[in-house]
Amino acid sequence: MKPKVIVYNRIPEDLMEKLSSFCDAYQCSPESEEFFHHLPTAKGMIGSGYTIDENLLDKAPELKIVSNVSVGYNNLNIEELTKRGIMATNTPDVLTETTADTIFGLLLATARRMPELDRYVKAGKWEASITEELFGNDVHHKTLGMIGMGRIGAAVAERAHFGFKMNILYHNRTRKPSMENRLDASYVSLDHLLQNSDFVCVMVPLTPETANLIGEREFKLMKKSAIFINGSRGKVVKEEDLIKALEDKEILAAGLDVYREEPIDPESPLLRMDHCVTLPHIGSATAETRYKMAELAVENLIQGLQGNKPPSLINDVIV
Ligand SMILES: NC(=O)C1=CN([C@@H]2O[C@H](COP(=O)(O)OP(=O)(O)OC[C@H]3O[C@@H](n4cnc5c(N)ncnc54)[C@H](O)[C@@H]3O)[C@@H](O)[C@H]2O)C=CC1
Ligand SMILES: O=C(O)C(=O)CO
Repeated sequence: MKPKVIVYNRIPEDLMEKLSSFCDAYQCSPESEEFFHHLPTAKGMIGSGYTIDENLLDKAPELKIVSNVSVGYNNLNIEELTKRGIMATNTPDVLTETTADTIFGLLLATARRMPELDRYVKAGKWEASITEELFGNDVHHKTLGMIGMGRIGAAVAERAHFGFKMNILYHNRTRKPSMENRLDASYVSLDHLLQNSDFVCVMVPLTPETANLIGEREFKLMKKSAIFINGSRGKVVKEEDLIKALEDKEILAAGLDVYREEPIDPESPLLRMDHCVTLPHIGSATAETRYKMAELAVENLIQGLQGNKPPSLINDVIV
């Protein structure tokens, strides 16, 4: 008998077919009755974003593997999965370059006020050459402070160094001598980075250590001309403090791809600020990259269900 798998986000048709040749795959949303009907007998789950916690796992006693279609896995309770002998996998690497493109694009758009000026043109306000009050800020030759010099952080820093001749400061759990050599990057304390960067970019995973990492104290340490970019997870930043820092002009502007609650509350003050560029969590959202993520997630799931080590296993569990 083929193992039962719950597919709780849409995956491309051909990958669904591949999955179906190994498993009995049921596409159903976590809000549906069908999802909870299949949960007690499911051996595998594949999807993204949905919280897999103790409560859900209690309803899935047969589960062997959870295949997350994202690199970030803060939605998974890894400790609980490991305790129960359930494999957890994610999709690193295949989205690194695309996400770095998005985050560097967000940085440029924020510095050069592109969304605001796009609205200005479309509103028919462009009647003469724009003047000082609408000027942006240079990016080239400025200092980028990267918090989290992992795969994506490094790819953003590469764009900054090679493409824009930026000076790179970074703060990370461990030093990265290769980045220091290749990008002439300097490893500094968090406070030094905050005080000396023109652009502060956050690319750490959301963990108990990084939750609320950036708040009032950190915004106050930044330059008044600093541009803050968050491409990691919303909960790394105290959003109320970010709103206050933007309102009080503690920093110049922010570019955000992620929020504490997603989708963001339409009433959020961030949505009324021209000096805050807001994207709908699109770091990896190109057709090619989303396909590669789904492909890797399917491969992880199939390998795990066949008793092999999945290519991107997160926890130390093999069944
Ligand atoms: N906006 C989007 O659409 C996307 C967001 N992401 C987010 O980006 C995160 C990073 O992804 P990758 O670069 O692939 O992960 P990675 O694991 O390669 O890099 C994370 C880096 O953060 C560092 N780090 C962890 N805790 C830290 C701490 N407390 N202080 C300083 N540094 C710390 C690690 O040492 C590592 O170098 C993901 O976990 C995810 O949350 C990832 C992809 C797309
Ligand atoms: O992969 C991730 O962690 C994302 O945020 C979406 O690609």
